[in-house]
Amino acid sequence: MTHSAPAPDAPETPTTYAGFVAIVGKPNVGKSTLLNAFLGTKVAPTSPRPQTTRRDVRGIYTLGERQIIFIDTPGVHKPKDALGKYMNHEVHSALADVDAVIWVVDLRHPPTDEDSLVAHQIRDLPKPLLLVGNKTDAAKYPDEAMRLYRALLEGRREDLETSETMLSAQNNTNAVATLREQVLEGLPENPFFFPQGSASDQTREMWAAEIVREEAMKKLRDELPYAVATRVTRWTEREDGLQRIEGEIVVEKNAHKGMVIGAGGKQLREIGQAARKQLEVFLDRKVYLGLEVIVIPGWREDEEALRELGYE
Ligand SMILES: Nc1nc2c(ncn2[C@@H]2O[C@H](COP(=O)(O)OP(=O)(O)OP(=O)(O)O)[C@@H](O)[C@H]2O)c(=O)[nH]1
Repeated sequence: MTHSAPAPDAPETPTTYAGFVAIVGKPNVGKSTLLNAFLGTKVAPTSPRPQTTRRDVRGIYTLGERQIIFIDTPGVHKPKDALGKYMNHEVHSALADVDAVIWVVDLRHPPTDEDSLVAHQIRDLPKPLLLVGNKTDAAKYPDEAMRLYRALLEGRREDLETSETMLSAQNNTNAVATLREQVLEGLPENPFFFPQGSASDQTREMWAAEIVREEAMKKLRDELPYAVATRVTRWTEREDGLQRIEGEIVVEKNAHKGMVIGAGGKQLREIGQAARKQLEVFLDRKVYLGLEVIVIPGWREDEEALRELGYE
């Protein structure tokens, strides 16, 4: 038997560290804002409306030998329909496989039942847990609120790693960077899961459709934002760089169609313009965005339609 010694000048493979970190919390606390702040770019939709995030979005941050895959989850809430159930399931499955959990709470208000629901899901997980008190910029009694949120974790085993911080995901770049640093330090030894340059695991079509949905959710009133889905059906690139994107806004009822389009098409035009502006900023290219409103009756309760719209 012969032994071949490694060539003396073979380059040493550096040790890498990588892991998955779930960002959880009830709707509207600022999870997607925090994810975008961690990455310094926009991968997840945000809006003043609760339940903007519907599927798990992965945001990838790589620095030197370390890679974090953040999983932004839909807000945990009491589900009203099949879409709601799907959203809660997304949270549950995200938690099963992660290396650490970031729990975001809104310090402007004391905890509600929905926060207790989240706390209940994560309290006994044998993984490092970071409690992030968000929106300090707008909170009147941040310390008191933080104490109440902390109390929801009472009973968590002492030997499990738990830490906390208060910040504003929207305005506090330094605090966000410090938190990211802390997550980087805690990563387990692993090969990278994604190529170094990638920021997200979404296709560009999914990403653009989410931006259209974000703008639609901001503009529409009452229950309508929740009855809307979006998808990109065609994306072509012209030789001069113009991105031609065609998409659909899907509603549940004929009556909703007119409400999305608005008088003389005004509302649809505004949604399209706002989405196009965002797309142009993030793509750094000129964008043509064509939107059509279509009806898929009762899509939120229709498993097949949900799958077709990418909620699977
Ligand atoms: N004042 C203030 N507002 C914030 C801060 N972070 C987020 N927000 C706002 O809170 C709202 C909700 O933010 P999102 O990031 O969409 O919240 P989310 O938790 O991902 O929401 P869901 O998708 O419903 O789960 C938006 O209007 C944000 O601009 C903050 O630090 N300060």
